[in-house]
Amino acid sequence: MHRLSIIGGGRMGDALLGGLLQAGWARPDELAVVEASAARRDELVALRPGVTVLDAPEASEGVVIAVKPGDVAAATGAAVAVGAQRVLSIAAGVTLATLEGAAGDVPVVRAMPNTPALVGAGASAIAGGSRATEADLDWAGSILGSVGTVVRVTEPQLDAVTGVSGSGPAYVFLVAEALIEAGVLVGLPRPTAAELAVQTILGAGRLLAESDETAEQLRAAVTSPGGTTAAGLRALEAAGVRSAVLDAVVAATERARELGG
Ligand SMILES: NC(=O)C1=CN([C@@H]2O[C@H](COP(=O)(O)OP(=O)(O)OC[C@H]3O[C@@H](n4cnc5c(N)ncnc54)[C@H](O)[C@@H]3O)[C@@H](O)[C@H]2O)C=CC1
Ligand SMILES: O=C(O)[C@@H]1CCC=N1
Repeated sequence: MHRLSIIGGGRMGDALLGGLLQAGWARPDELAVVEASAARRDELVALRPGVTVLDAPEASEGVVIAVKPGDVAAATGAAVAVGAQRVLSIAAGVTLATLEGAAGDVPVVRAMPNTPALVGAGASAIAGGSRATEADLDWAGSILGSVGTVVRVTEPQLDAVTGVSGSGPAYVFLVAEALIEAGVLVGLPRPTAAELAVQTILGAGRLLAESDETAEQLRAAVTSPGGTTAAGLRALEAAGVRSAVLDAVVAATERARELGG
């Protein structure tokens, strides 16, 4: 019996596998990954020595469902049929009701992670199904905690989480693209603009995470009276960047709600 099987060894599934191994959550021989694509299975064997790579689920104490939303119910049913005792799904938009329909009496936890999990800096939220105990939520939290931070929310709040942190990396990447393009516009060589833009976003994120000051206070600290930042911020406010972010999060949240039925 495997301690944990990850069903779907794509980007998110393998990120979790890597995080679990790096955090010492489990030894490689306690983990299995079930992957439908033969080519991807070959890659996983090379990437994750000692981890069992399978084409169909085997008995496992717990499973993480990391396949595309349309494949989740079948993958959950197959894992439970061979003895999984706990299910954690990271699929966007697949409700606890759907998961519980596929899992029968087995407790399920639904999560919304994000792609910075690939570098151990993810942000995830989890919500437990009707049969999930505190121990099941702790178990799910410890898995996702190996690749970043984890918060607990109610299931309806997972749509808002999708709008803020699930989709959020894409908003930041869009800003990064624009900042690099702007650097070129004002005369920097592209590699220089890219290096400065990336480090600025990384540094601002770290400062925000590590400082006791709020985003507003940190922004004020960059803004000298009558200076360059005030001029730049005025242009951003005039272009409606603040309300565009509000609209983006509301649109993504509404779309998550629609996808979840
Ligand atoms: N990419 C993102 O930003 C986020 C993705 N998610 C969720 O994570 C899940 C996985 O997404 P990705 O890793 O990006 O997708 P992906 O396409 O990279 O990986 C899915 C993998 O599952 C395999 N697969 C499909 N059916 C299978 C089955 N029945 N048994 C075993 N393997 C099977 C596929 O061959 C593929 O390798 C999705 O449900 C997605 O909604 C959640 C939050 C953020
Ligand atoms: O765009 C999507 O639907 C998924 C959910 C969160 C991030 N990507």
